[in-house]
Amino acid sequence: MPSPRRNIEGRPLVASASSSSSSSSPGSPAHGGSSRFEFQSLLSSRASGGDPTCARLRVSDSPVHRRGSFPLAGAVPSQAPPPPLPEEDRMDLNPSFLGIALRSLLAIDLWLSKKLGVCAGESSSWGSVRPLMKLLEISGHGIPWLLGTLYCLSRSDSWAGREVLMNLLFALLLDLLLVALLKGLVRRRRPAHNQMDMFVTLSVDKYSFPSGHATRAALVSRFILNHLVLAIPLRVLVVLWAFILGLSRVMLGRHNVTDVAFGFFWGYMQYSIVDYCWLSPHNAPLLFVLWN
Ligand SMILES: CC(C)=CCC/C(C)=C/COP(=O)(O)O
Repeated sequence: MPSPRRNIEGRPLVASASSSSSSSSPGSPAHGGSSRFEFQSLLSSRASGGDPTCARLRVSDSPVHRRGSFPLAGAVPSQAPPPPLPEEDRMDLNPSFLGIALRSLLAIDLWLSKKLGVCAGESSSWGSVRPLMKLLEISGHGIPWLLGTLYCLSRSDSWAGREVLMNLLFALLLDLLLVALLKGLVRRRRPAHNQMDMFVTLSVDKYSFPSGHATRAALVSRFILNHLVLAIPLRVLVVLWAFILGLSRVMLGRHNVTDVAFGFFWGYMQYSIVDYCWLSPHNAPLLFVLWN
């Protein structure tokens, strides 16, 4: 004789099905053809203070949640629909709107990045432009910016100039640190079509989120626009440089679009940090004395 089916706590399921067991037939609920008893078992375990985790497992295991196993409405016309699930179980069973939106955004991101990666290799459709893109890459690299700033600092003979350059140096170092932290935290791989032939990289640069070039481009251009007196055409050129540098990261296949978009945002915000912590002979006198 087959042993009675038991719920997760070991109670015989037939106990909660007693009211309908006399009219059971193969395929009917009492024979396990539907999940009605499992819901009853779930509800009784809740009512008797059973472990809700066990109950949740029971719900997701039940045939109601397996495609095609829900009893046809016409087959059991007299039965009332099962009682609504408790709130937290409903949340478990339905994918969240945010999850779907994020997954869709990611899919669009990957698709668009692949489409835009037209200089990812010499044989790509815009492969002949690749050397120019790599030149742009160097224009936004950390090393030329750090060396250039240090050189200008060493040549600067005014306090005002030194103050600005000292803060630019601080901004560049802060950017390197925060981007390395973020890359190490997020660990998003570079696109599959990227060739890892970049000029001097750090170990975290095997990761792509966010784009270090994009953060630097946004940070430096905001810094320049705020602290250098430039004619309008030059100001436009600075913004264009930042934008084209960001675009070139995707065209080279180094990054996905979201890496660059977030990089621009992050670099822009980093300038606010630099501005807030602005170093001056008043709040960091030692730094300025030591440099002289
Ligand atoms: C070695 C130094 C000082 C900086 C590394 C600069 C670099 C290679 C950043 C990576 O940029 P992407 O994230 O845009 O590829």
